[in-house]
Amino acid sequence: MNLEELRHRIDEIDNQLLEFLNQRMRHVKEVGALKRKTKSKIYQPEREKSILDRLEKLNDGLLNRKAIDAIFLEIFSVSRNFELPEKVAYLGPEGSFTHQAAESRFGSVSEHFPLATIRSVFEAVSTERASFGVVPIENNQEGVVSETVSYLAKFDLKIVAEIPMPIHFSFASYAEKLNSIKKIYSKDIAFRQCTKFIDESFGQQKVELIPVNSTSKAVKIALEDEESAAICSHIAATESQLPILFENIEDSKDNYTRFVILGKNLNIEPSGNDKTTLLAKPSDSDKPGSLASFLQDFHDANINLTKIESHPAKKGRSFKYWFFIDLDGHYNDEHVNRVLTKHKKEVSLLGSYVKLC
Ligand SMILES: C=C(O[C@@H]1C=C(C(=O)O)C=C[C@H]1O)C(=O)O
Repeated sequence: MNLEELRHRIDEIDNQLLEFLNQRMRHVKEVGALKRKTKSKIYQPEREKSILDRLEKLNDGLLNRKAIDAIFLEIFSVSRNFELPEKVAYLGPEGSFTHQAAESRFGSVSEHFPLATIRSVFEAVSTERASFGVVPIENNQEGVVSETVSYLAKFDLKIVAEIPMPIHFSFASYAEKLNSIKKIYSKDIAFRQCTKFIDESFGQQKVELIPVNSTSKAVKIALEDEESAAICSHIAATESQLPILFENIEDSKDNYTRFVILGKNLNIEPSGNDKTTLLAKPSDSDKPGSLASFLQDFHDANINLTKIESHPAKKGRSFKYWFFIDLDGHYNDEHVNRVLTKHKKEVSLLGSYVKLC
């Protein structure tokens, strides 16, 4: 086939796709109407995950899982916006990794808005200014984001989903040659995580590393000055049209941040592969063995605890600690429910959601 014939075929397929997508949206609208009647929630990540898993199994063409996810997550996002326009608050600024995480899950049709602090994202969801909020909860190189854990303890919000995201840094600049770059702007943490690239590219050359509050700010400065560059997220550089000279310049390819989606409701159905997050305040925590006996109940019920971290309770002058716990399973699973019910005075359930990492 020549180019014209191939493009003709593609056009015909696109016409069919459009018709199918419109058909899908008509059903989605009906689902939306049913949900309004039964007051059930619009975003059902466990249903979306099961669609993606089914399509991956069914697939025998060129698309891989990543491509299927990219296309269908966008379709789900358009669908949800047909049911009810979605507003998503995220820890900004625009172009931050949290922004990238939010868009990766909610698609580009949802309305995303940046907020300056983790606390304000919690407030936006609590006051229903946003239907969902996205905040970072831990980085596998730097540990837990303790501010997020503190607000999970304070606000009555739930974790409805998690987004594990590899953190890649891009090197972006208008400079035509590396040796014309005199200044590099970024966050300290990004400089720390890209030392190999900086040493190898600028070892011989005098270049100033200037820390700023966010990698998006770094991009703004680099846009104004051709002798400077920014180390930033891919989304920050592309949204500002600052040319990316190098991608994935981080030292460790295993640098992951886990983000969580906050919502008001707990009612996420079990998917068969779930994680539950809890804050535990074992009573008599000063007595020897009280934590051990609390944990023993999970062991006896054959529940796998995948994380336990102590976290200051921040109550009065005491040095009391709470425990931030992740476990395999859903709160509706019989064996999990039994232990949680036994300890219901000591445990706040922060959510059960599809396990992705
Ligand atoms: C249409 C629905 O609502 C949302 C959209 C989905 C979709 O587009 O397939 C799937 C789950 C929900 O997040 C549904 O619940 O079936």
